[in-house]
Amino acid sequence: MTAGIPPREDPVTHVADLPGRAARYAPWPSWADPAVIDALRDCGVSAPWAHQAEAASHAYEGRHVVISTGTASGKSLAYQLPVLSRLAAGEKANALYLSPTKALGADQLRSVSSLDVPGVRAASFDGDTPMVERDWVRAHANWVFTNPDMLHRGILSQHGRWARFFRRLSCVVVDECHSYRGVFGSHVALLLRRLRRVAEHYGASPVFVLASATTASPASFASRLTGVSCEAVTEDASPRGARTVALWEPPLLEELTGENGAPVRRSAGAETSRILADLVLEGARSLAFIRSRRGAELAALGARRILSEVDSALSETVAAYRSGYLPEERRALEAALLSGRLLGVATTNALELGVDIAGLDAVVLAGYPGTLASFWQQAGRAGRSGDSALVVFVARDDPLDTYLVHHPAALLDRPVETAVLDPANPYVLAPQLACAVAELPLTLSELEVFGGAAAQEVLAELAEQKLLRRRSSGWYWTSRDRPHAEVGIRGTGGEQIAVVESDSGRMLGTVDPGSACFAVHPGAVYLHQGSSYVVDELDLETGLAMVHAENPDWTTTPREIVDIAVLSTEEKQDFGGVSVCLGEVAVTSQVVGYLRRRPSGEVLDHTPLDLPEQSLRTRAVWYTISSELLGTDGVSGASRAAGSSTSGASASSAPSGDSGASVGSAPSGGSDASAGSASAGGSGSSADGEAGTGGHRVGTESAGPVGTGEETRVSGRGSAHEGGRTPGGAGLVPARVPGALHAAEHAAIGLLPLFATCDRWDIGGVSTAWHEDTGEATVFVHDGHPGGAGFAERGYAAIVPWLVATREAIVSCECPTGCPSCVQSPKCGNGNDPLDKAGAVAVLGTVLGALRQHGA
Ligand SMILES: Nc1ncnc2c1ncn2[C@@H]1O[C@H](COP(=O)(O)OP(=O)(O)OP(=O)(O)O)[C@@H](O)[C@H]1O
Repeated sequence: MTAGIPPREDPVTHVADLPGRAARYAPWPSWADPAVIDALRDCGVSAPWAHQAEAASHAYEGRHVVISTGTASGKSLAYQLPVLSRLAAGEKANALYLSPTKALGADQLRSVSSLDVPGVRAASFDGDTPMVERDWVRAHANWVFTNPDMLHRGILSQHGRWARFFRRLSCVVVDECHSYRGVFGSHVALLLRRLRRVAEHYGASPVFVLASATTASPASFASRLTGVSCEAVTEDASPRGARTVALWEPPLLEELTGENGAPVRRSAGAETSRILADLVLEGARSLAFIRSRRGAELAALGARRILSEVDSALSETVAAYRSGYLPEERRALEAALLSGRLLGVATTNALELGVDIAGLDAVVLAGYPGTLASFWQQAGRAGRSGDSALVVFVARDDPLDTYLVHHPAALLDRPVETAVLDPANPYVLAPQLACAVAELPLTLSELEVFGGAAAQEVLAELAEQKLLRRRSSGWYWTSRDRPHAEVGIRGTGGEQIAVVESDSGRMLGTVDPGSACFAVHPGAVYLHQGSSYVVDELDLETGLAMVHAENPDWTTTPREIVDIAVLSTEEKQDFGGVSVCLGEVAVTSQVVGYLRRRPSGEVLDHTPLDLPEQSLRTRAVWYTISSELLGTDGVSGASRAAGSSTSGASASSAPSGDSGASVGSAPSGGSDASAGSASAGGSGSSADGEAGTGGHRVGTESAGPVGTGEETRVSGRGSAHEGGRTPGGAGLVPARVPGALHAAEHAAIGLLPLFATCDRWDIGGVSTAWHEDTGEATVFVHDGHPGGAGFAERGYAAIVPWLVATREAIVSCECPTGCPSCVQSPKCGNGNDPLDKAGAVAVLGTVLGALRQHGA
């Protein structure tokens, strides 16, 4: 694959061989119903693998369990066997299956139905279920397949109509539970508590069976998600072929420069097309994962173009795949790949969940998928017993990807992260408690289930708003209206902004109000299901963004001005001139214009916009550095003067979507769907807010091996600024401080997803050479969702490994003065200016020095 690439451009940074493994079987459990065993045998399952039998027995015997094993390790059997066995035996034991996407639910329903076990009446109940069928499902189904959105709006909200089903509810299956993270995860955690409460009301006490990709501490995550204590089954006994993993960094292009003259690498998408074409030429059945829908289409197109030059018939063996495809289309595609009629498929993460494709010859990942769980889930599609398979990870122009290809241990040897969620977030708790009280009066004794004191506080506020009433026996809903319809469980946004196509009047999707100004501002390119639209008008009053179909060869990046104020400091640690804090902040942002860029990064123009200010109350982690440590103490025009005259900060800001990430809550269908959020930039501060896509997670415990802390020298010509140094500390002259902090902040935002199971879209940042609330140079990284989703906490807990990785990511990049692989942000509202790469390394070195010296 590297044939034809000049040695000086060798893109392969690391190669690792992962050994294969033989299957370990267990006998069928004695309780398993013979009809179910026969049906499974007919499908090629001669005996369960050991982990399947173990998990299934936990569930059958009434112990809540999470099975957390690799891709295609047969997790479905762990819940199918106990549920089907009870139903086949004629027990009145209803089951509820929940999946994060409708498509996955449909796949699982088909798989259960195809077993054709007598006594099983399985049916789906989601947004697509026709009204006439809904009554039948409520009256007769004994296994209902649904998703959290429908459970919230269509089942719990009218549980009286489901009394028959709830009375017999004996098992709740939560599939792909690792995807319940951040704000969505926090909602689902409370939703599951509501489900338990309603089931108890009807006298049922169902067992929870959770299936998860491999994650660290699955038992504690599952327990946090469900609110009940769960056993974990993690020893994977399924067979696996040997794999070779290659890490690949596209070379810098000599002929092209990006923003502010920065060097640009060949794009991960173009590189992936080439690799995919090479694999197809070798006859290897291959899957390439691309992060955006458009990227997937383009990668397939690119590979086809390359192949058509060799043999036009070969180009027909490559296709694209993304969400929005019908189940039949998915099945046809799976069959074509398995038969070899298709050799290469470029896909979004829509093929990550719920597809029965395994044993491929090669998998290419264009860019880090956001979490290790997803990385291994995608990589796990490769590996045939007998033959060795190939996994190629192609780095995108991004600090996290750069870090990973230069620190293979962080990718290959690290325990998979735990998903982060925070069911105590008041912005999530309030609407969820309102729904809970509307479903059934809430008694004092039930308070603990919803977070105890935190819940009590929220209930008092709801009572003040006259939404509910407190009586001696508990809390009662007072309104005749149900709150459910108003509560979107994929964000914290309140009334969503509808994105509507002007010509047809068709609603394409919705966007969180907090992110509307930068996701669907006038002129913005909006992507939906692989099609591209341009926004004509955004009306925040009526909640409408009007768009028309257009496929321009540029993307848009909003510019924002952002201010951040500290509302409360909850944690603070001092490390001699450096403080690290965690607390609540108010972020005020205003989109003031947008840039149009070509895919190469070239900026076409800047258009000003007049949009209202948005405010976001959320949680942040921040560190401050004294002027003494920065080296600006006593230097004339010290840091206080280095920023702008308004809030004494540096200049730059802002979030926006990169070309691929569609912002806005997506229908519950697509697994490459996204959910919106708010974010920030900075009035006179450097700020980078980024809005939510449906992303991913970590934990300090799993962060150990990352960032060795060994000193690495700034490579390339990082000493370009040497003239601007003063002796002592970071040794920066005041003029360099804003750019140094801004660059350090960009890279820190890029690296937090390694520790906090978030996407960089879920967080924002602000840096300033002097902040009025801290009185010092400060770098803030904040959650992008109201009330926070636990990401700032993770950053605070992992401050040392996080900043070590941040520094190493910058140092690992060979560019001279900063590029998208290290300190430039694609979403910077201030055009990535000022940025001081060498200054950032000096600042981070100084901060880490202080942290270590004072025992962090
Ligand atoms: N004990 C077994 N012996 C042989 N094949 C099995 C066994 N258990 C499951 N399979 C097969 O393995 C494949 C993957 O199973 P399944 O989809 O349940 O895995 P999974 O772990 O849920 O996958 P994913 O990682 O995609 O969520 C299916 O084709 C299934 O029939």
